[in-house]
Amino acid sequence: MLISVINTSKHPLPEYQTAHAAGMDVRANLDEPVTLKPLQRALIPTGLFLEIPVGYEMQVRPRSGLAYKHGIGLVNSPGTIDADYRGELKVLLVNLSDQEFVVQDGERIAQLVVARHETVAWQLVAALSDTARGAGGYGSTGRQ
Ligand SMILES: O=c1ccn([C@H]2C[C@H](O)[C@@H](COP(=O)(O)OP(=O)(O)OP(=O)(O)O)O2)c(=O)[nH]1
Ligand SMILES: [Mg+2]
Repeated sequence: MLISVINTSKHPLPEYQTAHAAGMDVRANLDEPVTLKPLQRALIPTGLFLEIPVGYEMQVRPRSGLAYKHGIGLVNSPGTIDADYRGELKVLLVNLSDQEFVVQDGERIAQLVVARHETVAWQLVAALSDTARGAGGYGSTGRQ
């Protein structure tokens, strides 16, 4: 699909790293590096402004390598970019490790996945259909 984008960053547009990747890696666009102390969070700019087609959303997801090696995640994982949003795409990083982490300009900090979504209209009812699960949840089927 085609997505209109304005790139005010110094960096290339988000890219798929392999032929059938679901996510495009997105880069930080920074004047200077950002240091995240343990448990600190920061809204990292990308310099990108998008126009996602109506009926689609963009999810901002963590990169597993940064998560595993450095404890870097997204506070709001997955972030949701709405089709009607015209502001700058930003990435809400959090440092869940016990070491400082420095985000460098141009670093691939997260990945973007585009997905279709439905738009719901509520139908108010007095009762719902019966199922075997019923209200069971939160481990109701056991661990193994
Ligand atoms: O990781 C994110 C999450 C959101 N956004 C932008 C796009 C999105 O369309 C808008 C609003 O996001 P969301 O609905 O998650 O935030 P909110 O706290 O509900 O704010 P609002 O009241 O503006 O909807 O912020 C980002 O740039 N990055
Ligand atoms: Mg919102």
